[in-house]
Amino acid sequence: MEIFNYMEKHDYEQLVICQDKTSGLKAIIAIHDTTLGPALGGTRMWTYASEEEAIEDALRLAKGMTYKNAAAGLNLGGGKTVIIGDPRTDKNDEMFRAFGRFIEGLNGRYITAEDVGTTEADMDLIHLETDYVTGVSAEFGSSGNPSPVTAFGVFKGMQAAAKEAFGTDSLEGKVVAVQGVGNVAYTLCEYLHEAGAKLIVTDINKEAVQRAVDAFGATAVETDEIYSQDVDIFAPCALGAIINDETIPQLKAKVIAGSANNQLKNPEHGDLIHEMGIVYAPDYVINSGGVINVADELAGYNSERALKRVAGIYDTIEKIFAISKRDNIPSYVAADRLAEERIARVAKSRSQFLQNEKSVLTQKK
Ligand SMILES: NC(=O)C1=CN([C@@H]2O[C@H](COP(=O)(O)OP(=O)(O)OC[C@H]3O[C@@H](n4cnc5c(N)ncnc54)[C@H](O)[C@@H]3O)[C@@H](O)[C@H]2O)C=CC1
Ligand SMILES: CC(C)CC(=O)C(=O)O
Repeated sequence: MEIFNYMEKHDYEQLVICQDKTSGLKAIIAIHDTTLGPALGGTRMWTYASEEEAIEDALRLAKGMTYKNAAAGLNLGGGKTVIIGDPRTDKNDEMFRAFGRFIEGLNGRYITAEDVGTTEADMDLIHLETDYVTGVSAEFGSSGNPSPVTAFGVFKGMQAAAKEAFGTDSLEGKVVAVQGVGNVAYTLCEYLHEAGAKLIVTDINKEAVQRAVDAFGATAVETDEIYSQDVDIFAPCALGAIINDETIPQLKAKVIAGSANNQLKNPEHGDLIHEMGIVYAPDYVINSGGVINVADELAGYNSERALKRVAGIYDTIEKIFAISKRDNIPSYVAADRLAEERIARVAKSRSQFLQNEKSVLTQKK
């Protein structure tokens, strides 16, 4: 990858490569756009096949955060970190402390939280070195692990998508295929089970599958069988790029609504599912519950206020479908338009010179 070409093409601000030999930390912090405020986005720990793949993932995820935070109405820009390594075997306390110091060195341009492969305990270690971290334990006045709130937001967004596709937002009797039953999806399955939906699940982790089978009477299928299930709704809740040339012809679902980031391999895949009449709840909108929740910490966490805002994902998804129909564009384009128009409006309204700028980190809600 030609890094500067790629950064210029997608208008990235900054890429920070962090290395600490003692702890084995190899982290990449990508900051996409800070027009709206400091970049907020989680830290993913994953076993990447190559350094290039890790950099590409950090960059793609950071851009997604710019759009997510903008569409959610947050005064925050977009960034993300990936740490190269196996979260089950390669973690140690010093790694996260060293990482915390790299974040501190950015002086508030980037704020982190959990993502795939990182936990509340990891955030607590980062918090020993910097205040620019959210999703730390409740004892620090924080909101804790964002996954359950992300799941609540996905559930609300799925209801809105069901209304668009089936004329009712009731999920009773609907069959939902859930790909990946990790932190977010397990709680999502709880909501769906309670709402009377039938679940088909898959995961590369057999224990995670068994847990969902035992708790919700879910039907388990192999990982490559999940796309072709005869279901009403497909909920991708594992990793990205799963809506692609190979999977689209297999899909029978009328709705795609799940937590995974970067679900469309390429924009053309969003066009294709639109042409097929599949109702797609744009990933970064439906999965914005976690970031809305942790962002609330920046003004002193209030769970009631945060959850009310997360429930608003239903309305945002409805609004996106309305723009999609009005302008005859796929829903992912409608979501991008919503985010880009907000960033442009805020940039214009904040363009005049000020001697001492007020920081979003010191603003009260
Ligand atoms: N945790 C959060 O609050 C948020 C998470 N997300 C996104 O939601 C997705 C899930 O996040 P978490 O639940 O936190 O992660 P997680 O790591 O707890 O769960 C992901 C699950 O997917 C499984 N998986 C991985 N590859 C798979 C494959 N090829 N087929 C089937 N299963 C596979 C894993 O074994 C794991 O159980 C990720 O894309 C994440 O970026 C987005 C917004 C917020
Ligand atoms: C705080 C996290 C849940 C934010 C993030 O990284 C995401 O939404 O993907």
